[in-house]
Amino acid sequence: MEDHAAVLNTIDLSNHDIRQSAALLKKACADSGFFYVIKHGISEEFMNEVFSQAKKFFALPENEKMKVACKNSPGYAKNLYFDQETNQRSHGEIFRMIHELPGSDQDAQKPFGGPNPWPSADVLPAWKETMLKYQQEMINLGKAVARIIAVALDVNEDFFDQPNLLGNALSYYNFNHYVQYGASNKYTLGTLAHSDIFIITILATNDVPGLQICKNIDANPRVWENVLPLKGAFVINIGDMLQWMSNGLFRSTKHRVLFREERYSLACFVSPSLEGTIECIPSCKSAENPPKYPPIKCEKFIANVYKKRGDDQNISDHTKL
Ligand SMILES: O=C(O)CCC(=O)C(=O)O
Ligand SMILES: [Fe+2]
Repeated sequence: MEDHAAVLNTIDLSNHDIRQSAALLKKACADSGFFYVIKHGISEEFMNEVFSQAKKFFALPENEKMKVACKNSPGYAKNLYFDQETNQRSHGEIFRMIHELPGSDQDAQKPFGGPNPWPSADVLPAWKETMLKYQQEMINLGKAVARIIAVALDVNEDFFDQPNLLGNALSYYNFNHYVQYGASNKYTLGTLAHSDIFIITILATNDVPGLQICKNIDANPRVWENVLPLKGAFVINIGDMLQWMSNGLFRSTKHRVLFREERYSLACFVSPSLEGTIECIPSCKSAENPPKYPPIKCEKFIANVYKKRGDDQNISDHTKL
């Protein structure tokens, strides 16, 4: 692993001076698209419980995990990604979840509404309750960060709270367990280089390094910088949708995970409602700076990405658009 650590701004969510936070966030998003958030109100005790549940799940016998297996989403899968460029398969296993709406919700049967294949309560009694609570915490945190983003982009603080944006936010989760399978092959990839699709990603890890970002993917050679874990903080990164909406001002930066030692991470992808339109925010365009990307329905935006990745053949009914 290269030794260079990325220097990232830290946003203190308990700071009442939102303009100060917005200035820090704006600089971070224009530079690397990655920053830390601290004092977010989610307790260390609860995060320990979330990771303890994850460890219990991944430690289950193979046949138990295979009961909730899904080649795509949601559910369990292993060694999921194959990199054509380097001929490498990623090392690890993953459990993917959708933000589950109550069965009575009119959108519960729609794509990204749920339900998830939950591990059996006999085997992991606290799993579902912990994960549903985590989903709620993430939506709240995502909306709090979106208020600072709105100020940074010179629109009203509640801009993203519109019903077609995060007012009816969706969220989607990757629980990653990076672990070596087969012959020892040091420094291989845990997650291939990619950008995230949605508005923001909120990442929690078990304090083991591995995540790297590349600010200029076209550079030769590419420079990968380590995003080091910061105790008690979440790492937040900008997704493709916000790059689109901010007219390229905020960057959806390519990142990857190097596999060095066993590691757990939990990524939450915060998305607008499928009905929403991903379009240039009014304050991000002018006569000199016209929109670089056309308006597109959120649903179509996601479908296009899946199609480009070749995932559309394999997406399960739950996330099929
Ligand atoms: O494990 C990590 O640090 C990052 C995972 C990630 O990038 C993802 O799940 O999209
Ligand atoms: Fe990612």
